[in-house]
Amino acid sequence: MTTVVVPDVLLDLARQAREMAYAPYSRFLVGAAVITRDGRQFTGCNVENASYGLCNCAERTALFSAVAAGCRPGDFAALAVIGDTPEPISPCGACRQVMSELCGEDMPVWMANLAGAVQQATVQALLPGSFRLAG
Ligand SMILES: O=c1ccn([C@H]2C[C@H](O)[C@@H](CO)O2)c(=O)[nH]1
Ligand SMILES: [Zn+2]
Repeated sequence: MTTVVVPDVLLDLARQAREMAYAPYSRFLVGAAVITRDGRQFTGCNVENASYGLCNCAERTALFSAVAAGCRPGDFAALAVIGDTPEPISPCGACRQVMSELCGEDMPVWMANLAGAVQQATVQALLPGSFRLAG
């Protein structure tokens, strides 16, 4: 059984997750949601820390939550992320690298802003030439 991903549903989950962001330093709230090929959904928000380098993005929170629940590379169908940016939010390099390892290269990433602008790109398009260990 393969789930048909409705971006609106995934974006709504990301929008709700954004409300949970812990961002006392940047005050920039981000939400993300991932759905697996068999329909499981996981959400994430950014989690900041006074030691700024420890801040974790919403995208990685969602993906790591899925991994903690047993998901593995090949399981993911789509990811959505939303922030209050002028254009659809663009994931940082660290999140692109994590997506590259955990998600298929053709997996769609839906990027949105609160105003309703939405863009879609594949993982491969977001990070061509990602780092991989041999093999
Ligand atoms: O795609 C993005 C971009 C930024 N952030 C977070 C990191 C930090 O907490 C705050 C400002 O960069 O937003 C995300 O969660 N996802
Ligand atoms: Zn990031």
